[in-house]
Amino acid sequence: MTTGTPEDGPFAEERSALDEAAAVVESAELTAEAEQEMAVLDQRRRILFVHAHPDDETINNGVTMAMYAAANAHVTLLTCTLGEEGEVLVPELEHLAADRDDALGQHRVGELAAAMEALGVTDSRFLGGPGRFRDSGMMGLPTNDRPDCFWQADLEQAAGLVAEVVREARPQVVVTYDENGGYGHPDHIQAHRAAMRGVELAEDEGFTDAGAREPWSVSKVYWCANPESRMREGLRALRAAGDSTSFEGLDPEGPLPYTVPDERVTAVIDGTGHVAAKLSAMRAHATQITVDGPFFALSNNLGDQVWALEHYTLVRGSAGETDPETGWETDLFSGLGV
Ligand SMILES: CC(=O)N[C@H]1[C@@H](O[C@@H]2[C@H](O)[C@H](O)[C@@H](O)[C@H](O)[C@H]2O)O[C@H](CO)[C@@H](O)[C@@H]1O
Ligand SMILES: [Zn+2]
Repeated sequence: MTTGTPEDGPFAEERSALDEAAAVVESAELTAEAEQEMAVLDQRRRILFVHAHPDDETINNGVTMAMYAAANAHVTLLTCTLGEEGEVLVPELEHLAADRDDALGQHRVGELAAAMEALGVTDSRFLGGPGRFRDSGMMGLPTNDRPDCFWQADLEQAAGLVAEVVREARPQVVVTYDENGGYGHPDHIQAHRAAMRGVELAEDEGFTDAGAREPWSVSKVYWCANPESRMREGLRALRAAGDSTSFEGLDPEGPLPYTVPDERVTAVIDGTGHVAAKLSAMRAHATQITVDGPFFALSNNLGDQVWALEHYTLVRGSAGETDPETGWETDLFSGLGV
């Protein structure tokens, strides 16, 4: 007795073959569509920033992130800790501190989300997931010895987690700190190490990540760089304007921490037009940054001069087009053809 279903009717075999052929064609069309989408994605600019705590991204790269996000690049932020050991500049939030409620980390997750909103960045992740690695505290403190802190992390394991993000986000450009972490904070030094090793692992065919993603080779890596001459000029302007409290103890004519010799700078991003976004993102990090002090008041008067320029050192890949006057690149994707 026939069931009336196509399998039993006349030409059943032919119908079945046609159905299979149609499925193959449909699958081929879907593959072609996916390949087309991938081809479009491959042409899109993608940049990854690897930082230690919530607020570092805005302080070091606020206008860079805002500028590229506004230009439709895919901007990914990878933050290695939640900043649990930070100070609390907002009196009514002092109870969050590590030695009280120990709830600052969770609060800073919210601050970071607000800062990303201000910068227009939609892809913000924590290394190994929120809370995987704890803020180690300033160099030399007992918190550096906590087994769960980032400074005590197994570097190869942390780098493997960075490599997973690199393989997934497939950035042409990666930005992190120099070997001193900018100013010697243990989490900054460890973020530098994990980022640099993670870039190596991401392209290593012998490295198998948890998601078995395809290897990805990052074209250019930059370190954040704060040129000494710019810090000195800024300090002179502050002291001349009567601000003796900002950067307390720093002599404009003396040694300047947080800076690199000018000759180490190879690129500058002029984020004029995105300064308001950077200051708004700074305000979002309210427990860490006070933006109503004399320094910011002065910078508001100096306008873009203070906040619009962010400097970098190219440490992997070749420089593209450079400004004939400075010899610096003015676009981190320069020379990549994207
Ligand atoms: C910009 C940055 O990396 N901030 C870190 C840093 O914060 C400093 C720390 O709280 C110090 O005690 C203060 O005197 C100094 O003013 C702060 O900049 O270290 C914190 C603890 O590891 C960290 O949470 C914060 O993000
Ligand atoms: Zn930091």
